[in-house]
Amino acid sequence: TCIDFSYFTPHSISIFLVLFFLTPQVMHMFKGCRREDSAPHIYAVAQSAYRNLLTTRQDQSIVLLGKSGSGKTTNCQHLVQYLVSIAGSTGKIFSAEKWQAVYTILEAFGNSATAMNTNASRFSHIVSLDFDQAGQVASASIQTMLLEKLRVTRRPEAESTFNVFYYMMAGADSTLRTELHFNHFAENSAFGILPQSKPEDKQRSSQQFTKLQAAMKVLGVSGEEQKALWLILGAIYHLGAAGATKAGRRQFARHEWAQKAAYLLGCSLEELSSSIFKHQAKGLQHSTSFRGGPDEAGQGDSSGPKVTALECLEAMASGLYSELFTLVISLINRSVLSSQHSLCSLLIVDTPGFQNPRMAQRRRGATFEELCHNYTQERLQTLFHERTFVQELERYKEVLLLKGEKPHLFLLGHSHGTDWVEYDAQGWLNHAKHNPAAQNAATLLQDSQKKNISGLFMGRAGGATVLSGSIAGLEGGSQLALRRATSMRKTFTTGMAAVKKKSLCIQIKLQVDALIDTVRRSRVHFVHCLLPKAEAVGGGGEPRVAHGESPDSGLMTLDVSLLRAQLRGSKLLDALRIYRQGYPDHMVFSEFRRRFDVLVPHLTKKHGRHYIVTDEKRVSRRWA
Ligand SMILES: Nc1ncnc2c1ncn2[C@@H]1O[C@H](COP(=O)(O)OP(=O)(O)OP(=O)(O)O)[C@@H](O)[C@H]1O
Repeated sequence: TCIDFSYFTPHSISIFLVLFFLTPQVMHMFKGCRREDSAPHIYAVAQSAYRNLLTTRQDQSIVLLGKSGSGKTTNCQHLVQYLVSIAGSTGKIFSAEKWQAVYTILEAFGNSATAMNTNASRFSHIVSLDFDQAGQVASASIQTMLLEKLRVTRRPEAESTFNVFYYMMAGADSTLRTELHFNHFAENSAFGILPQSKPEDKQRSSQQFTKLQAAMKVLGVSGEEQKALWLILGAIYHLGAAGATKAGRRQFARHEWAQKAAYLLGCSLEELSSSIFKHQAKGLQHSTSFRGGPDEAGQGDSSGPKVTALECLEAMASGLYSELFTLVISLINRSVLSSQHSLCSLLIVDTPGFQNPRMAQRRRGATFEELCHNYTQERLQTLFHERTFVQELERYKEVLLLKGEKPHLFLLGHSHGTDWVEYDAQGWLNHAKHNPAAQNAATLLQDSQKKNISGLFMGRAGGATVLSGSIAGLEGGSQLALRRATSMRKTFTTGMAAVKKKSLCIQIKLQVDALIDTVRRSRVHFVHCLLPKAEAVGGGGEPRVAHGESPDSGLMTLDVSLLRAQLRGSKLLDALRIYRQGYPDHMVFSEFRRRFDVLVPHLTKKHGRHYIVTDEKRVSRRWA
């Protein structure tokens, strides 16, 4: 259930508050805030953004904000489905089935079970719908960023890796199983990637694998291309089973599993081993040139802390996954992009929700990845405030940072100090370590002896390498998509960015800058999703991959203080007050004229629609 506040907005922002279940308590909080005759719904945001796009011909964006599990991705899907169905598409290229397939694929490769959401998005993305002169969807594209690629190898206790691994382990048919050497699984995995044990989970994952394969077919991903994806995923699994030595020479702990990984990737065991553990491999010449002298073979960057064998292995696995994810996004874009001319775009922005382990009753410090997602949410929140309370900006620039009680712990006051998160900074220095194994992943895939793997990755070498693995989906063909991509590329390649691109922290900062930059140049509509109650999902046991469970609405109890805290943190009530005291709406003269000149047909007839006047204000007054 939703409440539409757009009637109270001035010019550029519609705030939309989405509540899972509207109860008398919540209604009481908003008494007098909504018009009785409006039927609130997420579609109203889509409609308002679409109407604005048609009347002003200006890019629009809808940004979804909220805690993890509050319903952002679900609403994103509703928005896209609704827009595509009301606007129609040039030549009917976009069916609801096609978009369903896109989301099935994104969910498989980009989601996993966390403490707060059994199917949480672990990447940020922007869906761009590009509209033509007639207001129909002419083309579309997806850009993804901030993929939590390290999750492939490491994650908090009782959380899972990306869904697709479980889907594939449970759902591969006997031919694929044999091809992937999945007939028996290893007892241990350095990455903790193990098959699910509960039969009901296995069955659900197996069904999801069938659904995923069908979705790929809908988007025109060929059988050979699909096989390449399974081979790479299989190889990552086997790398985990192979493990790495804890001391002595850096190498695999169990060579028989490493051999399987090499076979699936289409390279020799020696090639794989040296890409992972020895850092003088091809493709790194430019990075080694920053150092004073020749690098010692196999010892990595002598200037930084020594990289362990396990860290090398992890970097290769997450590098491979990142390349794979980029490829998946390109395959999706291949199916939704068209060369049709488009006039303006509507962007829908979905990022992983704000998360605090304490809220899910976890007694651990928040991770670096959680900080990255919370940082993105904060930046988007700041954009909301900037657009809403320009004159109060200075107040929001304060950084709320406190030292924790124990070493390595520190507290950050998110949402204007209403939500304090305690971070555990232990091991974070590793993120600044130079670990070339990740970059070697691309070279390894390009050099694969397996034609279907090398063929897919070869074409992508060259121009986009700066962005490879950080932002996927920039190879857009439509003019607008290209314009945006160019601006993003500029953000990434200018100044210090190009030099420092190896640092994970700088990469995160730049990716969020690029995300904000893209949204900032359009008219933004914000969607605030609220979590109705905080409770741990998954129960701390084995991670569940189930999703789509909706709580029994009859028994649902709301955590009113949690709701209030979220409202306070997002400053929604302040936003409402400011809208109610100011003007409800405004428009510039040129827009006013464009919209209403139909009412003075004799003038339009005399001068034509494109008649240029020097003083729009005088003309409008004459009409009045
Ligand atoms: N309006 C709703 N009513 C009931 N359940 C809902 C509603 N919207 C979403 N859900 C359910 O809540 C769960 C979380 O939703 P979703 O994954 O969309 O959240 P999210 O905000 O995108 O989370 P994250 O930030 O972790 O990716 C899903 O199981 C979804 O089916």
